[in-house]
Amino acid sequence: MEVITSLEMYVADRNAEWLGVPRLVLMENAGAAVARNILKKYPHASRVLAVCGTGDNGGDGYVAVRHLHAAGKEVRVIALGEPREELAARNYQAVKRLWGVEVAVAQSPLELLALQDWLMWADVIIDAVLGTGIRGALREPHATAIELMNIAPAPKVAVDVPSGLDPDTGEVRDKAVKAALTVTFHKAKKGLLAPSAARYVGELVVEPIGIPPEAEVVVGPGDFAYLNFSRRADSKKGDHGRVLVVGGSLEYSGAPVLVAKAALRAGVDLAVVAAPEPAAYAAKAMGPDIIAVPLEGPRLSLKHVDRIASLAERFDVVAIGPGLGTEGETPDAVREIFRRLTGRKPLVADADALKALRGEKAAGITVYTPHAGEFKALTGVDPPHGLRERVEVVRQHASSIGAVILLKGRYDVISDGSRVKVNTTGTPAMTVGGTGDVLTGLVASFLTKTTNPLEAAAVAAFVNGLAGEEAAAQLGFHITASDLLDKIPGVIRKFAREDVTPASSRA
Ligand SMILES: NC(=O)C1=CN([C@@H]2O[C@H](COP(=O)(O)OP(=O)(O)OC[C@H]3O[C@@H](n4cnc5c(N)ncnc54)[C@H](OP(=O)(O)O)[C@@H]3O)[C@@H](O)[C@H]2O)[C@@H](O)CC1
Ligand SMILES: Nc1ncnc2c1ncn2[C@@H]1O[C@H](COP(=O)(O)OP(=O)(O)O)[C@@H](O)[C@H]1O
Ligand SMILES: [K+]
Repeated sequence: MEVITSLEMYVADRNAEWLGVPRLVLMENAGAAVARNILKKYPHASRVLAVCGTGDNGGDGYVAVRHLHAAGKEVRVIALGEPREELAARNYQAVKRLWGVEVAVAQSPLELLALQDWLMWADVIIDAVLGTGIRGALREPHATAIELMNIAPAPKVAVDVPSGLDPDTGEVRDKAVKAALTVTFHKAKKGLLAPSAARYVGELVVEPIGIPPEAEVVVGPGDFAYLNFSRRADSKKGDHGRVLVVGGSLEYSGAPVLVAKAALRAGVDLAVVAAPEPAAYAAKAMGPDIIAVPLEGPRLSLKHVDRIASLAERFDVVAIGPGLGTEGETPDAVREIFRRLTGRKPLVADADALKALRGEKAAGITVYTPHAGEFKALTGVDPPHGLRERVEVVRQHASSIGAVILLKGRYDVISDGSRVKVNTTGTPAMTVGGTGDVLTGLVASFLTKTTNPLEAAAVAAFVNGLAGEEAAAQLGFHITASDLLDKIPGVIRKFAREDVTPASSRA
């Protein structure tokens, strides 16, 4: 039986919506599935009581109430408070307007105790109190609600997860509903299959609710849940990331600057460019935000390796490649730097660095960002045109190299060797030079926001594509890579939670 974690479920749910499947439809399908299973398992039950929490789990409960009422059952509802989430609230309001359904609100243990006769009245009790959104120790009146449901003789039908059970581990921290039947959605939550959970789960039924398989592969708003953009009130410089960019040469000075500027715009505290002198001085001339460390000579060479390796110690992420060129000792220097850092320092390798890394094994947090040509140089394989085949090829090479590979193109394919994500944002306007450098800066920045490099790369591709779309909405096929930079903050803020947490929360 396929399993899913509550976080993966949250992501699939939000990304299904990104694909065009409204979350209200998912909730309707979920609640209807609960009703259908109750009618099937308890055909003679005529009195149904639903106990609904204030989240979407409660929302599913309200949908089930509507369907069972429509099927001629006598239905009552105990609401543990007014739902806050829009979807649950809409279904709560719909149920309250049904004069044939009695609704009582109980926000305290006392009010629940006054409703004990309702629990005794029921032939079946729907447990729609807590699902995958359970956090921490049980609060009231949820704890009492679980207690009273367990005391009542009627069989309990749990919505998605028996309330009180940890959906990912199956642990019961305080108490949980002992259900006769659990109707879970889309895929079994991992915790439901834990041996210790059996006495709470009862019979397990997995019901599809209309989430397309692409929702677990496409990159969308849900993936931002893997990144932390919040900041403590007492933050200090460097807390939110230091990125070192090793790039540039006599010919190319813009590429490393685009990487650094993108990283800053995405939300790191410091972005430093270590580049051969001509590129370093050009970088300094480009503006006050970029710090440039000049490396003697016209291009990266072996004599710079020690300096860069020690410089890298002071950074969280190193991005290497943009604008380096492939002349002279540069490839040897790239290989030497890579071997010293991979597995010890989160790395993004892009552009000319990739040509030097063919045959190298990666370790730890390492992300490669090739376009098709660089992928061939890196692996010797021309990426196939079909998306399915491309996914398989990227997954295989990511696995054999031991790195996350983000293969850029109309659809970006990202894999860490086991999981795969496909990014569908972007526009043909982005074939202009430098958009890959902006992407590298985004990957480097997001590696300071999560420990999951696959998700850092996936969200970077998503943001880069949307920034390109926004720039092209104004300038059409006349955008430059620099036009993406100013779009980055707005795109991120559309999807990321950027809270300021009180300093006292320093646990
Ligand atoms: N694909 C999908 O994801 C789909 C999901 N669907 C359904 O949504 C469910 C997830 O919904 P969800 O995220 O709103 O969380 P949910 O389980 O309702 O709990 C949140 C509420 O509980 C409360 N609360 C939390 N911890 C508590 C505690 N310890 N003690 C006491 N209270 C506690 C919390 O209160 P707060 O912390 O906000 O004060 C909040 O009000 C999922 O299980 C499935 O049934 C379907 O619609 C189909 C599509
Ligand atoms: N035809 C396209 N449609 C949509 N997005 C594209 C297209 N071509 C490139 N992109 C996007 O532009 C960015 C840079 O890709 P690419 O041009 O291949 O890299 P580079 O700039 O390194 O050559 C990536 O985010 C990619 O998704
Ligand atoms: K539940």
